[in-house]
Amino acid sequence: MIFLMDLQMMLLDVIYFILRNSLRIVLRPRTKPVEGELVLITGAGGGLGRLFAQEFTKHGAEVVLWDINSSSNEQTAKLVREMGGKAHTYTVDVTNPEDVYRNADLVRRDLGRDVTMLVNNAGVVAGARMLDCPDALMERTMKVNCHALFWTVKAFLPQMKAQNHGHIVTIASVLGLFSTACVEDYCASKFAAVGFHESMAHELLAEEVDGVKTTLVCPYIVDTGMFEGCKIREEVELLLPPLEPQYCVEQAMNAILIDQPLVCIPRVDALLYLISFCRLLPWESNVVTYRFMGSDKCMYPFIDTMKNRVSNGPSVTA
Ligand SMILES: NC(=O)C1=CN([C@@H]2O[C@H](COP(=O)(O)OP(=O)(O)OC[C@H]3O[C@@H](n4cnc5c(N)ncnc54)[C@H](OP(=O)(O)O)[C@@H]3O)[C@@H](O)[C@H]2O)C=CC1
Ligand SMILES: CC1=C(/C=C/C(C)=C/C=C/C(C)=C/C=O)C(C)(C)CCC1
Repeated sequence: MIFLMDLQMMLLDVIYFILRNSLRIVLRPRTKPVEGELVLITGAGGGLGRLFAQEFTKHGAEVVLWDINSSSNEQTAKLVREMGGKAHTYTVDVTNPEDVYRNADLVRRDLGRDVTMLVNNAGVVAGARMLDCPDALMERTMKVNCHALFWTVKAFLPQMKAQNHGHIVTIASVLGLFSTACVEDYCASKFAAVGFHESMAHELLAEEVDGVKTTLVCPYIVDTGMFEGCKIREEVELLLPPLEPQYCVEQAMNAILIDQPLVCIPRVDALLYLISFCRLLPWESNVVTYRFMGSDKCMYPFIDTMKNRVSNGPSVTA
């Protein structure tokens, strides 16, 4: 009897959340204020990380910037300070747990308060065919895109839980929800990041830690240079062009500020249903769809771009 009542309640809840989320597309919920929050962003010296720092500053938050590259990180801090914001820089290799824990303690000591929002944004891709790719480069992708999430969450989640206040954001990718050819290291790491994030979110909910929110961000190609050259069929690209970095970060911010658990960018909710539906189709059906859309070989020109970058050396990036 209790089982049937629970089942009925669960079905009603499922319907309620489907309706609520559909309505949210039209009626935007109120955003939460982040003024006064201490937001730590990893990979803050790069494309999206820098824009997140600026966007959180616009909303009145104080930012802690972590990057392996101190000069690009300082550049981000300078931009934040020019906006009138407060930025604190730390040179951290997020793949190294000791470095992460030591710097987490340093942040706490220097600023005298706990980080309340963590944006795990640092990411890399090997950019070479798996069979040509040095092992260390593939391993690095797993360490930056996945293992680093373990260390940063272990460093900052305990205080968030203790205060029942905080937010953990994971910048994953659509390539953590579906895959394509020639980015095996990247897909493996982003699928792992999605799995890690979702398991952590379930754990918080199971423990009824309702004050610590989570947002999983899954963007499509963003024009930051990370995937330069990646190209799908021209006709499909007209409908689905690479995202402007600023647009991507604004969409992610909207989701964070309304405590949305998952956002795909562009915000085509139909894409999520399509992905789930494709998983039910025979593998061969997906293969022919990929071929039609030009997404089977979309990474070939990207791999060529990366090859040229390596062979031309610094003159390309200079
Ligand atoms: N660009 C795209 O098409 C998409 C990107 N994403 C994800 O968005 C996130 C940001 O990407 P994007 O801004 O494009 O990339 P960028 O390469 O522009 O920025 C990544 C930043 O992370 C830093 N970083 C790399 N390794 C480490 C490390 N070990 N410790 C600390 N910092 C590190 C990089 O430093 P350095 O420059 O010195 O290496 C760089 O500043 C990534 O997680 C990426 O996977 C998701 C979907 C699409
Ligand atoms: C595979 C595939 C597509 C192409 C996806 C691409 C090209 C994604 C690139 C993502 C990147 C570069 C993410 C970085 O994190 C389509 C056209 C959506 C159709 C469905 C199958």
